[in-house]
Amino acid sequence: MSHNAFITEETIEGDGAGPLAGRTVAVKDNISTEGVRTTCGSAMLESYVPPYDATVVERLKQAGATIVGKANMDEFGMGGTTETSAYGPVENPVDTDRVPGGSSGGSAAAVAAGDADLALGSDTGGSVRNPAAFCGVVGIKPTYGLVSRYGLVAYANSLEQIGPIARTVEDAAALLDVIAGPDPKDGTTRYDLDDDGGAADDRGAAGRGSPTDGGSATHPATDADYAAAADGDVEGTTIGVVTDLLDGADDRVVDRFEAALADLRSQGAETVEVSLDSVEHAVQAYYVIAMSEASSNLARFDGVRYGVSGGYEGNWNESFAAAREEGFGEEVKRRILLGTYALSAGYHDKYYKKAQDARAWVKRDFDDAFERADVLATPTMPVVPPELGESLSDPLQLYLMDANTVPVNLANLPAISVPAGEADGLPVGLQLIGPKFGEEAIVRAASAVEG
Ligand SMILES: NC(=O)C[C@H](N)C(=O)O
Repeated sequence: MSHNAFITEETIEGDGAGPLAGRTVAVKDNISTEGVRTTCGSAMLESYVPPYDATVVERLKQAGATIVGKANMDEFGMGGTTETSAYGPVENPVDTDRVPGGSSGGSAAAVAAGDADLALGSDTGGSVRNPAAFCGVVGIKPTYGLVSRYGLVAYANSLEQIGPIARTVEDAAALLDVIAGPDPKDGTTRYDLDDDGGAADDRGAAGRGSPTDGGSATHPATDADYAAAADGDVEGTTIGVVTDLLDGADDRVVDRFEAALADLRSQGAETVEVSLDSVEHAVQAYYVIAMSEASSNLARFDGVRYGVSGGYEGNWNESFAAAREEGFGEEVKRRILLGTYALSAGYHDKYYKKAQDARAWVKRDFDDAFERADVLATPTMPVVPPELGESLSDPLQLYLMDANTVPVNLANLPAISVPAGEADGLPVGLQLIGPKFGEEAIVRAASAVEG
């Protein structure tokens, strides 16, 4: 094991037979594993051992996979380079002087280095796709509600999904086949959600892959076969090129992106230009919403219910403050403070409500774009992987790196990052975005990029 990709290297054996028998999986350290330490990359949870498995972990075990360790990550998922981990930064296996991306940097690095066949990450604003792009592997952010989050330590619930990372599109899709499907323990998976967030009435039969009875018969994963969709057939597919997200990107990245599109056209796809006016507000809206949700979620780490103890001197406020001062890193503290501010009386309308309005606009823009295209394309990241240590001093610069990935989370859509060659020896990722529950379409198009 190398590159500091793992926080804990304990092996968890699966049930033997099954679609993932003989395959090794790295699991991001914010996904609960019964009896195996789950730190979220934080000193706060250094000795936390969950008493239960996340549903995705149960499904991995049932599918016969062997979990080879808990993967390093930005603390609580907050970062894009895996340098905010309390357990030290991860090196990019392609160039060990560079970051692997984040926040699921350990997951992507483990797969890129061959330390695991497959990995699970979580993607709140790009955390699966960003490290997949930077490490030259494949990552999928599923549609909100496709995959159970039971046992995922929450950062920003309205945005995040657990997603697969692998060296090929077919492998990533096969892992999605195993983890997707309704889960009675996660209400957000038990539906065909209508646009207002209401649940469908039909909650009868057990869904495919569900470890327990229950779940919606109409859940989109029930009839899907994501691995079979990796057939490379893009003939007749209309790909919308999101022109707004090319301005400001590194020229070398844009070159690789355009070469990948030309290749797709040569295979029978058509490309059209689409413009999403709202995306220039997406990073701001994402960070207001993500930090607001984080400030509420992370309130539970107070040294009493969870986390390092703040001692028993003074009143309970002082004790909580001492625990949080000691247990959280700088980036996490920054986000709790900003999120609390954005939600506070007098500022709520100015920041949080405005961000929600921008989010609704982003959703509408995507709806319009999918009237004209089957899938949308952008570079996954506007830049090549920075050098280790280069980005930490400037959080705003780091947030701007998420420009192409966060709109997808704001709109709760699926997207995949697939390798699209290299710029000066560094991996470049192509992002393909699908309509809600359009995972098969993006898997199909991405498999054509692999050639
Ligand atoms: N968690 C993520 O998806 C990464 C994003 N850069 C964030 O810090 O929120």
